[in-house]
Amino acid sequence: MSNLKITEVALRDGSHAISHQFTVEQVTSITSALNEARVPYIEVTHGDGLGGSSLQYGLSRTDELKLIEAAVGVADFSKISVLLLPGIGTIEDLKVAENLGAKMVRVATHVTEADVSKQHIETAKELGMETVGFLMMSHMAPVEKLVEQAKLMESYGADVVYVTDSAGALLPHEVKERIKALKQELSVEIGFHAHNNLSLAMGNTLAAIEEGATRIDGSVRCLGAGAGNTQTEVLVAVLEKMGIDTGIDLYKMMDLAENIVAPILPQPQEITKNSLTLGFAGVYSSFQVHANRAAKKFNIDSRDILVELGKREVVGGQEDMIIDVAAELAKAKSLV
Ligand SMILES: C[C@H](O)CC(=O)C(=O)O
Ligand SMILES: [Mn+2]
Repeated sequence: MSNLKITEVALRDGSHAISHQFTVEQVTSITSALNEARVPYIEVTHGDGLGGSSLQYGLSRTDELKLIEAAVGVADFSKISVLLLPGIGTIEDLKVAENLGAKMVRVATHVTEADVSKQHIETAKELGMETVGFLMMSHMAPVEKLVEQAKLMESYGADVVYVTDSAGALLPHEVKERIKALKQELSVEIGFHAHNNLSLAMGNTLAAIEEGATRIDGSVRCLGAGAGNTQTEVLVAVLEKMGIDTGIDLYKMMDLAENIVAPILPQPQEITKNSLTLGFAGVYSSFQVHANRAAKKFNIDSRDILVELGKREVVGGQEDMIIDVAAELAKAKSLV
């Protein structure tokens, strides 16, 4: 088997796509199937990580701790991972998740704000968890800045640092230069998390692997924010054709995608005009659902909202700006 390890993120990133409506039954059946298919890591949390259920980010239908507990209960092979954004989730939330059986945490910050992850990474290491630094919106920083921030996470004790293409805005050569620089400058494993808004998730993922990334995210049936992530079952097939053994059972992944995940999607995970605009304008993928709602409310084109958010370089945590921008655009429209 190769040293490449896949983390399945549909039960966390996909939470954005279904407005955080996962049920215990869905999480149990999807986790069981992923475990059967021998996926090494499965991430389960609200889309915005521990503590994300709120008016700002979207209320969960089911308490995420119940979902984590359910996943842990049926995963005897796969390790359950949680996402933690300092400022949204707390160290206390992390301790509770670890106590429920979460074995890995990914501590996520904006690409220029790694310093806020220090306490969280250090605590996760003290708890004995595998700990990942997750640098979101990686397209927004030049390579040197990304390296500097990744080094901070490494110095706090992270076992892995991820280039996270939250907006699905990176082009293959940009992924390559980022992964290459991190491989040169850091000693820990490097990971890559893609979004398919520009139809580049698979290409970018392969580019990352070519440059030495060994931790890769995927979402089954593309169940992730925006147009979703690198489609896990397709990635497993492509890697198998390349002679890279992930240890994951391809047919079991295909069956899970077709029989369990597809039926719960509100609509197929496609590149729509909105998700394409996310990648084009460099906007956080989870903003799509919020921008759609705001567009309906103010009777304007959601693409205009997304493009304006991109111009203003709005980042995760500034979801309230979506309504502000929509209101401003609607006012401007009424004045012409
Ligand atoms: C909180 C975000 O949804 C994390 C993520 O998956 C990304 O930035 O992409
Ligand atoms: Mn994501």
